[in-house]
Amino acid sequence: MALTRKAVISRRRNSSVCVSLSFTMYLRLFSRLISAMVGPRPVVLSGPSGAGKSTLLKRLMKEYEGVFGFSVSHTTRNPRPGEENGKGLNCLPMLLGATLLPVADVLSSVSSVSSEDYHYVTRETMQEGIAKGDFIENAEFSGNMYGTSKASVQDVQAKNLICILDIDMQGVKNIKKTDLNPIYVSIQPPSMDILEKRLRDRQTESEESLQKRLDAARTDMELSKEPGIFDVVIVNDNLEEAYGKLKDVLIEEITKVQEANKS
Ligand SMILES: Nc1ncnc2c1ncn2[C@@H]1O[C@H](COP(=O)(O)OP(=O)(O)OP(=O)(O)O)[C@@H](O)[C@H]1O
Ligand SMILES: Nc1nc2c(ncn2[C@@H]2O[C@H](COP(=O)(O)O)[C@@H](O)[C@H]2O)c(=O)[nH]1
Repeated sequence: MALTRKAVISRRRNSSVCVSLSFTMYLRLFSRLISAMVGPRPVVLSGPSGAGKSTLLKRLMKEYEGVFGFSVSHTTRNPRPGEENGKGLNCLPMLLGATLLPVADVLSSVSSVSSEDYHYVTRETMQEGIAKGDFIENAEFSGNMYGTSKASVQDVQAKNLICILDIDMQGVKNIKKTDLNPIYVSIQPPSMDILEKRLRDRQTESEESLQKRLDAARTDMELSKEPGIFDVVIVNDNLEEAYGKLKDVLIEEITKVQEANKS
């Protein structure tokens, strides 16, 4: 049966709607496929020791479970109370099991314990690994060696999570020479005085280590002002505000992972 003019136009419209709909769907599918293949961009979190990187990171990983993965570094420094080899936060039983610690001390230790423990190794082991090319970057910080192994980043990326690297300024410079393409975030303290107070209150450093960290912090604070090193510099004065800013910077990558997790 011959179609009326109206019916022909309506069919054409419908088919063009179908074409544009399916084109949008294909585009969406394609971009999902690409981002699943490429994976989310890693995040480099840097800044002086005591600026609040771990504090912010813990909140982020708690709020966005299944979105972030921490690149567990290697270090030659000794574990702090509660830190475990290559494991996350697991300090409470050990601290409570320790003898005669007043409750206040236990609580303050818990809040200061890092959730991002290391692989604790000797200098020899670390040097061997570096010589074998196992590390993406490594640095000497406050009298100890630190390094990001290729395996630690690959482990996280294999799970399609946002890989977080908590590294010092030397590490940042070395990562810039690689093809990792992370988002570079610097967490800065409001002032040297406040940084010193935070580090002292944390009770994790000897006087010697504290002074070394403060020296490194001065250089770090200066360098963070240089344009082009970091995508964003966040001053961690008010914790809520700093956390809000950090989330704003990462929300695009967070959404990507959440979308990928849904499909
Ligand atoms: N906005 C803030 N206001 C007050 N205290 C804070 C704030 N942010 C972090 N702190 C405290 O400062 C101390 C240092 O923070 P944190 O351990 O997170 O620093 P960091 O940058 O991870 O240090 P490091 O590089 O040595 O691991 C901690 O005791 C933490 O509770
Ligand atoms: N270049 C690297 N720096 C690292 C790495 N892991 C940690 N760090 C930085 O070291 C200091 C001190 O850490 P702490 O745990 O002893 O307080 C801090 O600034 C970290 O960002 C690493 O693999 N490479």
